[in-house]
Amino acid sequence: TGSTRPQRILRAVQKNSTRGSPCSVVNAIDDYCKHKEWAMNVGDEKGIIVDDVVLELKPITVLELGTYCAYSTVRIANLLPPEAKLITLEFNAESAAIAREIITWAGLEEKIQLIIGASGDWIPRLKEEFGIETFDLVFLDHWKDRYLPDTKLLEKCGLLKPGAVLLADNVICPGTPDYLDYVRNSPRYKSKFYRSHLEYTQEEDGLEHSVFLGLYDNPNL
Ligand SMILES: Cc1cc(-c2n[nH]c(CCNC(=O)c3cc(-c4ccc(F)cc4)cc(O)c3O)n2)ccn1
Ligand SMILES: [Mg+2]
Repeated sequence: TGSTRPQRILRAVQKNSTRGSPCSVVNAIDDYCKHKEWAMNVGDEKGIIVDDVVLELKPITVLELGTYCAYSTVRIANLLPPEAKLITLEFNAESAAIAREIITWAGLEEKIQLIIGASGDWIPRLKEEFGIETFDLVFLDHWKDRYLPDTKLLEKCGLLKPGAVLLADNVICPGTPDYLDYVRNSPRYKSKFYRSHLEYTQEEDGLEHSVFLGLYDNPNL
């Protein structure tokens, strides 16, 4: 039985990056996925936009939905202030195992909490089980049909405070039309689109940056 794509990515990281250097881990994954085999990391082009959002916002609590091989997990955690924490949810246990190895190799295990499971099951438990008040930044990069229901769930669970940022990958490809419609037309969000390309390709894609303004239209939520 051959190796899996995540296993090949881990091998490329261990071969072509320096332990404890998040930048070299990110570069090793990008090189592998550009020249050897495509993988669903946010990638270098959209990654620069993610970097800018993180550096501007300086979030203390970050939620990432969709870890995969921890490319964006490492990229974001590396830019966080010292006391900041990042919680990342991965559905697939095999990917999660590889992600955990890459997070450790990068030396970021203190900043990152990796949870294996479904967003819909875990979002309602985050306050209770991880002592989270609210998230300053949510990076949506999981199943594309879960972006909208999980955003509504985050609102319902009181996990967003005014000023919190939702940064959503793949809003064009594969696409999240119902989510885009919601954040662009709801009075609860100030939304803007960052045009880019699907990782390692010329296909159109982009990130949607949405600032939560509060539930003032429905205070009893
Ligand atoms: C329900 C739940 C789910 C999760 C969860 N864990 N891991 C993920 C990964 C999801 N990501 C993607 O599917 C994805 C796909 C493409 C793509 C694929 C094929 C193409 F042809 C073109 C583009 C590109 C991307 O950039 C992506 O991010 N979800 C975690 C928790 N709870
Ligand atoms: Mg993505």
